Amino acid sequence: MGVIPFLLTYDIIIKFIEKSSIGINYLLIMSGGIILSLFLKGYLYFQGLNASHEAAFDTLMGMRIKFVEKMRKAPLGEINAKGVGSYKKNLIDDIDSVETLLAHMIPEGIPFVIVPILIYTMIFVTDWRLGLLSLGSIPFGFIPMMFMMKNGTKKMPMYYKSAEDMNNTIIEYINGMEVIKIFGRTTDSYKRYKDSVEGYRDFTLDWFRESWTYMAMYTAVLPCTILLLLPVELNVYLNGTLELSKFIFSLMLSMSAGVPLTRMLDFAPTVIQLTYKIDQLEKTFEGVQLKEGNESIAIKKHTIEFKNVTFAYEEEDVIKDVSFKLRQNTLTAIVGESGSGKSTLAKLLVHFWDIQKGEITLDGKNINKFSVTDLMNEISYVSQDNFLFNTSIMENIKIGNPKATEEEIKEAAKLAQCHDFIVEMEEGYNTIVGDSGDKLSGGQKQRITIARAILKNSPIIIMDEATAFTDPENEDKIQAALSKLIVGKTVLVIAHRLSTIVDADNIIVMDNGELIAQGTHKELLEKNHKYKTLWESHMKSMDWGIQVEEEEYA
Ligand SMILES: Nc1ncnc2c1ncn2[C@@H]1O[C@H](COP(=O)(O)OP(=O)(O)OP(=O)(O)O)[C@@H](O)[C@H]1O
Repeated sequence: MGVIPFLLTYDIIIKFIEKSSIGINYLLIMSGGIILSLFLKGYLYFQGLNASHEAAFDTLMGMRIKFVEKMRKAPLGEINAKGVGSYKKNLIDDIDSVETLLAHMIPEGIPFVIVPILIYTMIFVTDWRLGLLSLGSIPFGFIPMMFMMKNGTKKMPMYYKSAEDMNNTIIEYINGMEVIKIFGRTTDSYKRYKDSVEGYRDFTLDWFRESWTYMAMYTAVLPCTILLLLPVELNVYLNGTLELSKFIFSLMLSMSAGVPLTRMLDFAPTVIQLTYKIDQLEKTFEGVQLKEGNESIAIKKHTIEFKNVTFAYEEEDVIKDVSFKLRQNTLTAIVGESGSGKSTLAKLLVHFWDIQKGEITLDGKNINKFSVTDLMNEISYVSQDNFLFNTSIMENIKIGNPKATEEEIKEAAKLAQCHDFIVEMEEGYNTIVGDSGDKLSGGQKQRITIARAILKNSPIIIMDEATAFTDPENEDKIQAALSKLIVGKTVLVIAHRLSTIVDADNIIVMDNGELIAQGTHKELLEKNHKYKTLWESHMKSMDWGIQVEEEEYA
């Protein structure tokens, strides 16, 4: 459509030159034709853009959904290792840039490829010598372009890495603001932040500086399609071997090719960039996935067994050939020094990672056979740092059971000892908890996560016992909430305070990733030195706590 005005104008000029009789009707039709073709060009462009944007945004939505689904199936370690900044870049920036490809490059880029091809074909058909001459500027434009693309392909991974590092540093800086202020580390943390931002700026500017020379060369040379054509053509015309009509026709066509040709090449760097980004996105899509089944398996008995389980986050094994059983409706506790592997055992049971050796079974079936969703329907995991979303308290508790009624939610909150403080708040259950729940105290947050677990009412409970909120009032309330949660369930407690698990049906003692003993509190006190030492030091710390309290009140 873009070439038609040129063709019609050419026809008018030729008629003038040939002094053919030109009627007003002819001029009106031609002018109408030019206006109509310009209008149609705009209309079709608009329609094309509209359709391509609809398709593009549907695709972006699909990619974002697929990305998060893949993330949900990835081992937690993979996600943590990549960093939030990197995911933000993938999920927001990279996927957004695919919009440029789909919504702009395809509808805008295709005419920029087709129009020059069409134009040059017409010039060749008119006179092959003119066709060759009109291509004269292309090699001069393509050579700097090739250099720029070669350099771009080399620099792209470094640019990508630099942007990812910067994103991660910015997010870490913002997340760590509290610690930075408390410890007065504003200068060094800011320096790290500034270095990464400056590093990104310097890298990008250096790259652009290198590219600008090439860009200036090809954008200046390429549109000069008449560079060789005009002088030679003029000469041929003056020699009388070229008709005037062909002279004007080829000149007009050649001039109309300049703009689409330059625009076509303008897309070339974007194509490299996008190819790289799509490649990276595909790699993330294909990243390590947890082994999981996809059929629903009926679970009759909530008995769990760790059979010779060995696991390493990285190189070194942190769980070494561990075997134990959690019988249905019993309470099993895991104790051990810090770093002995207690939390890791809990995380393996909820299938945050795949194990390297051995197997973990639920009702006699390897947990790999269940989908993560089915497995998590059976388990409530109350960890020390359960996350609260920046929404109302009601919504945060409801995560435990999206079908629960308001009454059921309040009932769970009462059992979790949080109803009273919630109703005292101005907005009650509609109070927005802030980013990660930061408008609530640590103890309040924890009780809300217990309410969530009570509402979920799953047959297996894993509790990573809190150590952080141990002021007596909170501790009593949390213990009361927990005792309501575990009634009639298969329970695994990661115990930091041994006094809370003396009645456990089975206590597992971990030491440096190994299970060194198991039994009841009484049995272990008699037969296991490590447990005895842990118990004694716990008792001492309790005495010390009481002593401090007494001194405070003396
Ligand atoms: N995400 C991780 N990546 C790499 N190593 C980890 C990771 N999480 C834990 N570890 C290592 O695994 C080992 C066991 O850690 P784990 O958190 O299971 O111990 P724990 O007994 O629960 O400790 P604590 O009582 O202090 O919570 C430790 O050496 C720890 O450094």
